[in-house]
Amino acid sequence: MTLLSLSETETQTMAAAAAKAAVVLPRPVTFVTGNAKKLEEVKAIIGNSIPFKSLKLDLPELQGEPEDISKEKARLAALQVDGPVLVEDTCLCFNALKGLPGPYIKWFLEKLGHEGLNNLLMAYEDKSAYALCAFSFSRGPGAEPLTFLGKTPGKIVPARGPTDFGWDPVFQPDGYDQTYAEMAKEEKNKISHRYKSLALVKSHFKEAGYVFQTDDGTI
Ligand SMILES: O=c1nc[nH]c2c1ncn2[C@H]1C[C@H](O)[C@@H](COP(=O)(O)OP(=O)(O)OP(=O)(O)O)O1
Ligand SMILES: [Mg+2]
Repeated sequence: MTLLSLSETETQTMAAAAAKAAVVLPRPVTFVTGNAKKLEEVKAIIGNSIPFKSLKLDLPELQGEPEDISKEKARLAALQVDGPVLVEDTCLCFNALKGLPGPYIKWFLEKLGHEGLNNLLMAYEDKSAYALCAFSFSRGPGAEPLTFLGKTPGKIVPARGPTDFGWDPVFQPDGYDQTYAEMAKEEKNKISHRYKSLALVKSHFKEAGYVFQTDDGTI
């Protein structure tokens, strides 16, 4: 038997190689979001490092902790897509309000606007806040999603800059004189909550060595 004649080191090397063997997934990864601006940033940040396509779908969102909301979105998305998916949930957390609005920022922003978000902090001296992005990756229906958190600290200020992306005009990251909205896109994408979360996603993909079959079955 060939195997018996292998040295211990050789056997260990083979075991390590097997453990590192590429995981073949049945489809390309799909990034599911209903938000075109998110997609724009994700495309710019990921570049060619992870091959993905996108699907515009506004998934229902559970209430609770950001990580759990993100994981549940990934479970639902994997069922809908019937393949590997990436999703993300973004929170804006005010420290004086113990992390609220957090995952509910979408509805607070929609109802109260930028001025209303500032007014929420009127009674507090502490205007500090953080942007939190929770990406989740599921390998497919039934697979437990993995979650990657990225956080950027800053403060809430009266709106400045273009108003084309959510709460960007009222969030000024620490160490900058500009709000997210005033910064050049490339600048925001170097320091943002989304960038930090995606950096972890990218390293996970690198380490896992996933290989995705294309829709016609080739790798
Ligand atoms: O970098 C950002 N800069 C400014 N505003 C942002 C950012 N990222 C998300 N946002 C807004 C969109 C939504 O009002 C809320 C997050 O809610 P969130 O559920 O994660 O986003 P969404 O419903 O628009 O898209 P999705 O279909 O991926 O859930 O904060
Ligand atoms: Mg949403």
